[in-house]
Amino acid sequence: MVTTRTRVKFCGITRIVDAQLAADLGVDAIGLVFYPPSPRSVTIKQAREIASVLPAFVTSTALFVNPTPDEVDTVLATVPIDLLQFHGDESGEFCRQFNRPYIKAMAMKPDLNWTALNREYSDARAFLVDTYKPGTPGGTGETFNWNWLPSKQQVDKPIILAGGLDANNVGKAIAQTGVFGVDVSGGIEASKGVKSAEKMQQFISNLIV
Ligand SMILES: O=C(O)c1ccccc1NCC(=O)[C@H](O)[C@H](O)COP(=O)(O)O
Repeated sequence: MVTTRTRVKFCGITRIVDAQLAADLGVDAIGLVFYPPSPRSVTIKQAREIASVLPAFVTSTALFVNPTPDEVDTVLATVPIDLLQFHGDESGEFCRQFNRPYIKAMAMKPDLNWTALNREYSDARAFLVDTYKPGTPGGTGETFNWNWLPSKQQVDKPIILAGGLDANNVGKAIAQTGVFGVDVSGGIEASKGVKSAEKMQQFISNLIV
């Protein structure tokens, strides 16, 4: 039997030291938030410094919420980015114009039309499913009902589970849902925008229950 390891992304990294520890812990991807209203938002200079210390095989992800094409192009021209993450109402056409691999975040509701979403984002490398909270596009720190996740028949691309994960619930989340990957931000923080070394380590230790 082949067992696959659950992929892990630590999102909202704002410090080099946190990126280095994430890489040392074997995290697959880190997220750099380019959304100024967020306390986790980074400047281009910060992002370049953080992304530059990542070793091979750790994916640097640039996260946007309804950006202009110029904003994305500027980041791509100046920061070593492997993957784009669109966390707003961006269309498939918008997401694919940059000719970079991208993932699309979905604010989870029980009645999403996955047939239409598969069609719209046919070339997305994964769907990241996150908690729906009006006025807060991400980083809510709240879970949603994992029974709402689409089945493999509904979506045949990887699903990355986000929203309110932490060391206490990640093992259960993986065991219950069998998702391809998990994404965490607030659950590994000491304070908004500052990761906790202890919480990051504990999160990784608790991936398997
Ligand atoms: O983290 C933010 O502040 C943020 C703001 C706006 C859009 C997205 C944002 N984060 C996206 C992520 O990928 C988070 O990891 C995901 O929403 C889960 O966050 P959390 O519930 O805090 O683990």
